[in-house]
Amino acid sequence: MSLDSHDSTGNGTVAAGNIAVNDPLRAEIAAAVDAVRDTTPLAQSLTNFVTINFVANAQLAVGGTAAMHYSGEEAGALDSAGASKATYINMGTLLAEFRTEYPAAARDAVERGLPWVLDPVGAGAGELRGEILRAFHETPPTIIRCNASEAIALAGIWGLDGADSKSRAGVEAHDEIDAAIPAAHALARFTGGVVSVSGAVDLVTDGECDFRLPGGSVWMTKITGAGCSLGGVTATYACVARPLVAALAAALHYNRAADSAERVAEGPGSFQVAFLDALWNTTADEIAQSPIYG
Ligand SMILES: Nc1ncnc2c1ncn2[C@@H]1O[C@H](COP(=O)(O)OP(=O)(O)O)[C@@H](O)[C@H]1O
Ligand SMILES: Cc1ncsc1CCOP(=O)(O)O
Ligand SMILES: [Mg+2]
Repeated sequence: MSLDSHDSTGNGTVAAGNIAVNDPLRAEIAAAVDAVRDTTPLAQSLTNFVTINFVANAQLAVGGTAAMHYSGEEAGALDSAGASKATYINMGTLLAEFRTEYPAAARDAVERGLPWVLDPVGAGAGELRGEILRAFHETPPTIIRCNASEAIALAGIWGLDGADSKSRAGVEAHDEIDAAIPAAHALARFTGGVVSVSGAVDLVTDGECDFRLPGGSVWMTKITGAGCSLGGVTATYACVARPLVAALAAALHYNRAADSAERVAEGPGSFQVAFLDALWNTTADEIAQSPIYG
């Protein structure tokens, strides 16, 4: 079912060429998809109360394992036991104690050399959110998974280039990915990691190379947690692949699953169910042979 009669959204732009069918990056992406399904890795999550269940279900549906909590101490225990191979931190719903717990979880990951993924939901809104995001400047994430508004706001909070006065705080994207490119580059260069900016066309960048990923479904904007769960699944992939490959595999897996779900959905409820099924059923080859404009 199409949403066209209800909604109009930006399309983003796709430049440059689709990378070759036999590009080694595609083989790495397929290997990451297989590795998650073969090894069921655990990425621990400190994520918001609205979408915590959907994040866990999406991690399971791609083949990973889920464990949710809100404790720096628990993060250290899971890391030191070797149980969790990556950490996901999502800023959606904050409590006062997260002021110390979230930076502690990030610090533990960095000190142990484990990847961590940040979803700076609502960056730019509120003192507590700003304080915690500023603290992450000392222990930067391996991958930032965000929408365009959040990329621009986070660059501003960290005093990097690319901050833009057009940015508006909130949990939904208002800026197209093109407006967020300077911020995404600045964030990737500062962290030495990867930035994955979602939208109608997704952008994944390591600060040097940009990859644009078209496709997916506008129904993704009509269920809560599409972005949050993409962050969790990005962490799942970070358990088995280098950051660039993890971010690409997760975003492409999402786009192909959303394409499939849209073909059978009759509304947001059936779309969400079909999307989880499609995460499970989409093949490694379908994901790795997606359009990747780089
Ligand atoms: N207009 C759209 N068309 C197709 N896919 C979209 C669209 N908007 C977002 N998505 C997809 O939805 C997922 C979540 O992205 P987004 O909605 O930007 O995150 P957030 O909920 O954090 O703002 C991503 O997989 C993205 O590709
Ligand atoms: C609605 C809402 N409010 C606080 S967190 C949250 C979920 C945001 O989820 P997403 O960014 O994935 O749409
Ligand atoms: Mg979001």
